[in-house]
Amino acid sequence: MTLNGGGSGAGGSRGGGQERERRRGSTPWGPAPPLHRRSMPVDERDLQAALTPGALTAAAAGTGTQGPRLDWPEDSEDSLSSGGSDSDESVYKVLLLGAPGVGKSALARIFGGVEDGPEAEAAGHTYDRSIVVDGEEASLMVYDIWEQDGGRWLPGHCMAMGDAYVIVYSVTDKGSFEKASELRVQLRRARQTDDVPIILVGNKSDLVRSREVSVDEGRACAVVFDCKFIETSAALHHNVQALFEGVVRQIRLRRDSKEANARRQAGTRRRESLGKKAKRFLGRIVARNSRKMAFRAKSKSCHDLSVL
Ligand SMILES: Nc1nc2c(ncn2[C@@H]2O[C@H](COP(=O)(O)OP(=O)(O)OP(=O)(O)O)[C@@H](O)[C@H]2O)c(=O)[nH]1
Repeated sequence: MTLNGGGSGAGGSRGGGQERERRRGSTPWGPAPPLHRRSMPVDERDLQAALTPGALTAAAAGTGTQGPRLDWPEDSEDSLSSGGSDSDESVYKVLLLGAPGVGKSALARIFGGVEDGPEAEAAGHTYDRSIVVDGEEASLMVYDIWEQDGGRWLPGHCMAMGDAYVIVYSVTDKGSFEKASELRVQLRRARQTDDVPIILVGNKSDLVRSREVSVDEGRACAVVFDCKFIETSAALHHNVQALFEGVVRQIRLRRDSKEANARRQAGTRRRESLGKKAKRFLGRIVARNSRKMAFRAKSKSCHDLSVL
């Protein structure tokens, strides 16, 4: 659970006290800000609460479980533009999935601002934090509960409760990369009708010499499985901020396009002439024919977490 001193693969040793002393990498997010985590460790009540529609929204609205907003560090463009106090009150639930030892907890803890040590042990598996992205505040609840506590958390529950999913593999472990594809398939089955954002994360990019999965393989996988892609190093805190900001952007983009579609459909239903209907039909045929082009465009954009 702690950041190792390098050289360990995805299945690397997990969380001894000595390793904690050897935590590597700088902490460019600055000193850990005051945390406002929800009740931890996670227990059955937390999961039930998460599965109850609106429960987390209520929490965000000030039932005492959510603390003050945390900004990104000084040098972050977004924290500088953090004038936005017109915040969205909803809390986005983000699930971390992936094979054991790939660095899910390490990423979650960086997000939560939890330092290694006794605090990390006590922190449990959920982290909530408000961040300012593109001048607008967003509250995220990050769940690091996948196959935790002896598999007590049923995969079905995990797959049902997220507003976004971060599927992590280790670039030093091909097996974890294959597992990530499996998880993507499972997720697609579980959320067939939902357009939930999924971000494929190749973690441990600092372990250059023991790399087993190339950037191109990661990107190709993301294109095939229709998700976004980023490589991170929890050890170096590299791209972790970009990852969680990207999660927020992906959620917002879908929310906005859903709203725009609903508005368009409402307007279209009222006014659509026969001619327009025909045009729409032809448009669909053209779209089908240009799948190849779309595939190419996607492979260009899958690493850009600020576009759909
Ligand atoms: N070098 C390096 N080590 C990392 C990185 N991220 C995590 N680790 C190490 O990998 C090991 C596993 O990390 P965890 O965060 O516990 O992985 P996990 O996916 O939460 O594992 P489970 O709790 O078993 O599911 C620990 O020794 C971490 O220190 C990274 O980016 N680079």
